[in-house]
Amino acid sequence: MYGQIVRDGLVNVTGIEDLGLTSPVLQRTSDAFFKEISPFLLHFGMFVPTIIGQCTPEQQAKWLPLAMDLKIIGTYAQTELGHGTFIRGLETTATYDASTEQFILKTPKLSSYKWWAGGLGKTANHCIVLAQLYTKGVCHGPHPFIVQIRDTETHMPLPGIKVGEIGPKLGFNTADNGFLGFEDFRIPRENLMMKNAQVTKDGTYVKVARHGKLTYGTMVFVRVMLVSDMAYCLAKAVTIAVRYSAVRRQSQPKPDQPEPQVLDYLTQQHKLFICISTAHAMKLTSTWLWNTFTGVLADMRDGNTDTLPELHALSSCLKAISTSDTSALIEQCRFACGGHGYMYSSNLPALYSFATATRTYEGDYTVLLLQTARFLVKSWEQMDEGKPLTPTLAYLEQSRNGSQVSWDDSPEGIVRGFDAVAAGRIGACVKSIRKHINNGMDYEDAWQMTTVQLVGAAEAHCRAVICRVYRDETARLTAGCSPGVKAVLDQLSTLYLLYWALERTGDLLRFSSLSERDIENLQARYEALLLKIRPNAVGLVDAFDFRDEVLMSTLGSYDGRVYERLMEEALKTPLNREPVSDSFHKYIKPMMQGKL
Ligand SMILES: CCCCC/C=C\C/C=C\C/C=C\C/C=C\C/C=C\C=C\C(=O)SCCNC(=O)CCNC(=O)[C@H](O)C(C)(C)COP(=O)(O)OP(=O)(O)OC[C@H]1O[C@@H](n2cnc3c(N)ncnc32)[C@H](O)[C@@H]1OP(=O)(O)O
Ligand SMILES: Cc1cc2nc3c(=O)[nH]c(=O)nc-3n(C[C@H](O)[C@H](O)[C@H](O)COP(=O)(O)OP(=O)(O)OC[C@H]3O[C@@H](n4cnc5c(N)ncnc54)[C@H](O)[C@@H]3O)c2cc1C
Repeated sequence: MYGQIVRDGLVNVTGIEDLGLTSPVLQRTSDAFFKEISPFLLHFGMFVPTIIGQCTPEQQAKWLPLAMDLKIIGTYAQTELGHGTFIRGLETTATYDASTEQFILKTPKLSSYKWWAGGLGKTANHCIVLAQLYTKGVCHGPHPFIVQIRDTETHMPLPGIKVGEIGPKLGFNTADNGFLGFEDFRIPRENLMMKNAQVTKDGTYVKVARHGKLTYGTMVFVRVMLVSDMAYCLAKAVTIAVRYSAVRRQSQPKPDQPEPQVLDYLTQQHKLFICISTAHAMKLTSTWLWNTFTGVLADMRDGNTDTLPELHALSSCLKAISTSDTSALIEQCRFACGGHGYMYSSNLPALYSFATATRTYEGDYTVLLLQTARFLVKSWEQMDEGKPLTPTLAYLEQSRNGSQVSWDDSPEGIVRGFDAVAAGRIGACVKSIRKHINNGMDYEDAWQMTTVQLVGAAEAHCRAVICRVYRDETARLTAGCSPGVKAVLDQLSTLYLLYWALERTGDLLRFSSLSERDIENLQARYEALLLKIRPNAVGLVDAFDFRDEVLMSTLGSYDGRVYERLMEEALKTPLNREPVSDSFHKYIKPMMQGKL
């Protein structure tokens, strides 16, 4: 299995090398080689980006050609057995020895072992290691080091290195996630990635970057990328589910009528059409986020880090919500396919196992929403002090006078309704924190007592951002479309707004003038819209344009030969090589004969 995956991975990455890492075609079709993950994903997904983001130009000149020419294979080892979220709590140490101009890497105890890095188990021979940097007896916090862990000729672990695979997981089982421990392992001073902080030969620590969190830059980059990855992943799942639902016929709602396509059931449309809309919403939002990200990078190149906090807040909540929505909606696609959706050959289980992992790695859902909440509360307090708000929080102004937003069920009105919900929920958090403080709590405890509400407020803010971006970008992009295309894309964006308005009626009742009659109208409009979208449903997923080799699904192939493909895959199962398994003779027959 591992050998096959590495072989496929090399075919894939040499394609990337030929056409360039940024080639979306190859980045996307890499999953035509794997049902799960390439063991080289971390090399390109984090090792290379970290060299670019955390190394000086001189260090890049040394390491980047080696990495891009695949002369070294890397990964990103930050998480430890004992710490993943709390990076400041990482236990691996890198202590500078001025007498030899080296850092000594140590794994003080079991919980300090690096754990999880993709490709670390058996593939990588180098890795980025996040370790607590000590020099002259002072700890300067976690810093990135580039470390060779295996001999590039023999691939044997170097002396002082303990490395291996962490074992089977829910998914990602072709990523050979590994563990790594150091026993007084020495690396040259120059292996500290010195773009944001340096250690001179005599051991003096020099802080370069103005912002203390630039070390975390790779995580921001990957979080931004993951939003786009989720749109892609969900688009594949809904392509499979809609095509299968067009082939599958089941039940007889009317006597003497043929069994209908299950896609004709309103409940099936309710399960699946929001998946089509969400894939579009996340794709458009990811492009908007990428443009925001590149703008902040440009600011930072000019020495201005003022826009970084908003980017961190946006990338945190959008990564959390896109991965959470995608995991839930891919499972919904699986549910919509009945028993055959549970077949590994449908590819829905693998898509789900990938998406649900993404809700955890690169920052746990709850933790990242709390990061966003931290920014939201700070922004509210700045608004109270009369300071300007950042662009994505402009809607807070409307809440300043505390008046309730009047409900308007036009698309723009619904977007304003979500702004009001976000503003109201942030305001409620601020009120809760202040109440706890007035009752004698310190700020940290008051914050902790409000965290359930803070997670909700961050989700509401993120939903408001997605709704606004989806609607605005759809309007912008369809301006030049034919009326027919514009009508269908407007239907999808309106469906997204109506779906979430119905999901959040409690919040809308609390923070807008929404009435029960308004809710009835929303429900009626939503159901009518499902019927309008039905004729275009298959065309809409065909428009995602996935080749069968990329979908790798018995249920979702373009030719619709579902039952034939299911049987073809079944017959390939090793258990079907012989009519009678030898377990019959070893165990079942003796048992039947009372001989066990
Ligand atoms: C083979 C073919 C493939 C080709 C592929 C090519 C390209 C593909 C590219 C990408 C593909 C996508 C995916 C593939 C890659 C990876 C997936 C697989 C592996 C996964 C890897 C990992 O999981 S790596 C480990 C990730 N770990 C985390 O995310 C840890 C999460 N924890 C944290 O971020 C922080 O610890 C914390 C922020 C949650 C809390 O830390 P703490 O010190 O307590 O911070 P505070 O809360 O006190 O905040 C301090 C201030 O710092 C600000 N801040 C925090 N983080 C950031 C940040 N990242 N950026 C900027 N600012 C930050 C925070 O706001 C506070 O500021 P204030 O004090 O001003 O409020
Ligand atoms: C498939 C996969 C691949 C991975 N690949 C890599 C890799 O290549 N490199 C790497 O370095 N790491 C990798 N990771 C590790 C990943 O980054 C961590 O698992 C992730 O950051 C979460 O940290 P944790 O596992 O320590 O969970 P924890 O942080 O321990 O979370 C456990 C629970 O505690 C809660 N919690 C934690 N902190 C707080 C808080 N402050 N407030 C409220 N609740 C809190 C969480 O919400 C969660 O419910 C990978 C993980 C997975 C699943």
